[in-house]
Amino acid sequence: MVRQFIVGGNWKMNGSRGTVSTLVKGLNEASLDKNVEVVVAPPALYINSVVETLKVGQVAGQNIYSESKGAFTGEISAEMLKDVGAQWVLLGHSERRHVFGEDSKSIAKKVKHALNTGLKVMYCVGETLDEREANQTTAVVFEQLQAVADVIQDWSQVVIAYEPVWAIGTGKVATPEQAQEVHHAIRQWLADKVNAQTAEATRIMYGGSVNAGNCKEIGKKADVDGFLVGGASLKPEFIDIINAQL
Ligand SMILES: O=C(CO)COP(=O)(O)O
Repeated sequence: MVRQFIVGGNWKMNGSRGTVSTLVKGLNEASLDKNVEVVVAPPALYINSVVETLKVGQVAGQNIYSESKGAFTGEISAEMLKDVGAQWVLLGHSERRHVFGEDSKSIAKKVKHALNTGLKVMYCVGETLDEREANQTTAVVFEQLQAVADVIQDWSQVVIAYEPVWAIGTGKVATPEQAQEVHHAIRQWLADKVNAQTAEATRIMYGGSVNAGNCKEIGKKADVDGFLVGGASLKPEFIDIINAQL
């Protein structure tokens, strides 16, 4: 089975109307690898304008709440993302887990709600440095995956993003071997806990200090099916990362 390579740009809480329009223009005018699926995740306020102007990719929200509507001040729903034309949502990002205290159970509830609403999900998992040094990497990642497996059966609209927390925004990228080792373990976990077909078909992206210089080597690994890019997705080098397979 050939898994289509996917590159996501998580813009986090960055940008303005001006920089967002510059980023979209840069992508629209670039020569991009046609075999790569491109998804950008702008801050919620800019999703609408990116949906209307981006011609070369799809758009993701960076978060949702797990209810459709109601008295949840400050939140946005999966239904609202769909309504403005987003097709994806990022869930379980380490900044949501660690800065905003989201736990796997509440995130899993969001995953289920997003899928039921018809959004595709980039589900982020990853260990902290302390957890890695304590040899807890797979235990942590498997717990994060199990929370989702407890509430969904169909993984066909889910992409997993392995983002070691120690590599996010630090410039300390995982080696291709470190990424491959965890990606392979995730695929094996899918085979054991879900089924062989899901393990074969599910794309696993790597995220954490990906840039134009390191993406080629990481992208060559057998179980690396894409990248989720933070800082570098705000720069012209995002185009080189999309084109890493050429
Ligand atoms: O968090 C990330 C993508 O979701 C990765 O961020 P950086 O690429 O800035 O390390």
